[in-house]
Amino acid sequence: MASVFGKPRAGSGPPSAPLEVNLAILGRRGAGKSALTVKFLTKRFISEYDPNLEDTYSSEETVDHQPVHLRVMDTADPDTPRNCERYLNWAHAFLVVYSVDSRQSFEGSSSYLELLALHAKEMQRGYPALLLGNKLDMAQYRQVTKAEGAALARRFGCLFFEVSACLDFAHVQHVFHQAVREARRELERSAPARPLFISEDRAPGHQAPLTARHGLASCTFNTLSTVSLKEMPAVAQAKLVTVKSSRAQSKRKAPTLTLLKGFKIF
Ligand SMILES: Nc1nc2c(ncn2[C@@H]2O[C@H](COP(=O)(O)OP(=O)(O)OP(=O)(O)O)[C@@H](O)[C@H]2O)c(=O)[nH]1
Repeated sequence: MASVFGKPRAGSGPPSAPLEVNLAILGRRGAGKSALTVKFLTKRFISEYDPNLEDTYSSEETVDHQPVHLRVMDTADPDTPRNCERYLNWAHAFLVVYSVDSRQSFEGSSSYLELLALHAKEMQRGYPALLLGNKLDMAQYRQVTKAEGAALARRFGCLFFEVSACLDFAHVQHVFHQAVREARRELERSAPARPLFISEDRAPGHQAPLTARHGLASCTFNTLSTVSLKEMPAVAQAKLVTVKSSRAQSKRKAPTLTLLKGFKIF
């Protein structure tokens, strides 16, 4: 299903380079954003985490036989969307996550979808978004029916999946790859057409905006100027690393393999 969020900004490189896709994971605290991110990147489920850290990870993926350089921002808003520009101005697509056993997180996901729709309207373009009902393994404690999730997704014209970070990896991978496909579709759709010739009598001041000429989306300079380089998320490599100080190590003397946001893997 196509997204109503419309055109994303451009982000693809030259034809031979891998497609570059930025994906932001949004949702209320505890919905499982980090668990899904880690599951996708490592095939593992983790249960310990630092809820206050926000990181962006990169991963080389192959989607439909095409190489993709995927960056995933695992956001950590407090209770409601805050300083949203950091992901609104960065991502090509969004995964909005709620937990099927939490009505509150479902309501939170609705706020995020509204935020994306508002932003799309304001910027006169849009973004693919996928709605994810996580913790499907906890279905016996459901507070949100599948029909409610599907209805919310329909309202905003986005794809909908129920998933679990602690069950099948293939399904989680499918969802992330689907987000890449949605982003790619929008990138292809919004790719600026190359002019066949340039009219000689065009007045010098009548060039297309710089952003459009460089294949970027039609952000206003006002918006662009508010995004300083310092605010751009640093990219961490999605690989196992040993962390020198962590909650895990304070509890355990043995070296602990720690992944990403302070997650530990034994
Ligand atoms: N049973 C079950 N538990 C999950 C699942 N996904 C996450 N959890 C647990 O839910 C809790 C919250 O998961 P996180 O991934 O940290 O949630 P988050 O959305 O990143 O939360 P913040 O970091 O606070 O923003 C953790 O205890 C996870 O182990 C799932 O699919 N099934």
